[in-house]
Amino acid sequence: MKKVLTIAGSDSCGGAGIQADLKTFSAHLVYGMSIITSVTAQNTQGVIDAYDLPVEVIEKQIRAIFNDINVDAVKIGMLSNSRIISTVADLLKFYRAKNIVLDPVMISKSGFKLLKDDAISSLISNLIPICTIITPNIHEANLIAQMDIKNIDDMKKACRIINDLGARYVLIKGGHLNDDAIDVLFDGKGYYQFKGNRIKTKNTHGTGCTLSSAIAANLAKGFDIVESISKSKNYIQNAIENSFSIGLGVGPVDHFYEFRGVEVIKYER
Ligand SMILES: Nc1ncnc2c1ncn2[C@@H]1O[C@H](COP(=O)(O)OP(=O)(O)O)[C@@H](O)[C@H]1O
Ligand SMILES: Cc1ncc(COP(=O)(O)O)c(N)n1
Repeated sequence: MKKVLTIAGSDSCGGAGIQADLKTFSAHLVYGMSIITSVTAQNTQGVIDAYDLPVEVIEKQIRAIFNDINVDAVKIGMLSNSRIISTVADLLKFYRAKNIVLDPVMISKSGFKLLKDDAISSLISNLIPICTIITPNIHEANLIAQMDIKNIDDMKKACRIINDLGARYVLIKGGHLNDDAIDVLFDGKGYYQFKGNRIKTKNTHGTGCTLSSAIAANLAKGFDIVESISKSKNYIQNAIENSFSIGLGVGPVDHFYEFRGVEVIKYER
């Protein structure tokens, strides 16, 4: 059984963060583990507040896992401040963690800052050089590459800039542009486009968390980067197509669409 670790924030309503990551790992039939960095109080209407765990507690969780278990892939989500970022980066380096998928979470869909403004430079200098792949959305790519991305050509330019900052592979997600949901990968040499049909729904809570966790799960299973993204893009496309409402605001995607519709064994008496 492949073992995949998420280092991220808890989302009380279960659509994003640690909860989305663990659901995604389960749906990919890998064994999921979690390091909680922050506890958010949030629902489908927004994030009410976020409480960061002390770095000592985060460090103890990471040491507990790596001192005992051989981790096949790591997904990094919400790390809210520069002390947490440097602690996580130092420990992942120390334990020579492999297959690191960095989702540089900055602002929730509802507009709450999940990363302090002054921590962006720490994310760039500490985490980007050690990750296997970084998966920013348009807004995050704009801040990291200092651009104003409007189209696919701009996405390509930003990919190259972020690759120069030290990320081996860069996947910029096009979920926040208009038209099709096209994600662009730069592998240091060339570009790949992963095209999804834009689905008209408000229920996209946790799409970025889910995509990055799926990529980590697929890398752990031994697929190469292009195959891992391609499978994960299919997964998120179906998950969004089957998304649903659970409250008044932005609902979650369906992690387990593949498991539904399976005939229950009938019996006769
Ligand atoms: N309405 C949509 N229809 C189809 N795919 C979407 C839609 N919104 C986002 N996606 C896809 O979901 C994934 C997550 O992207 P995005 O929503 O941009 O990330 P984030 O949650 O980090 O803001 C990407 O593969 C993106 O293309
Ligand atoms: C703990 C946590 N991590 C990540 C997100 C981003 O997800 P979204 O962009 O869908 O709000 C979130 N809302 N909460």
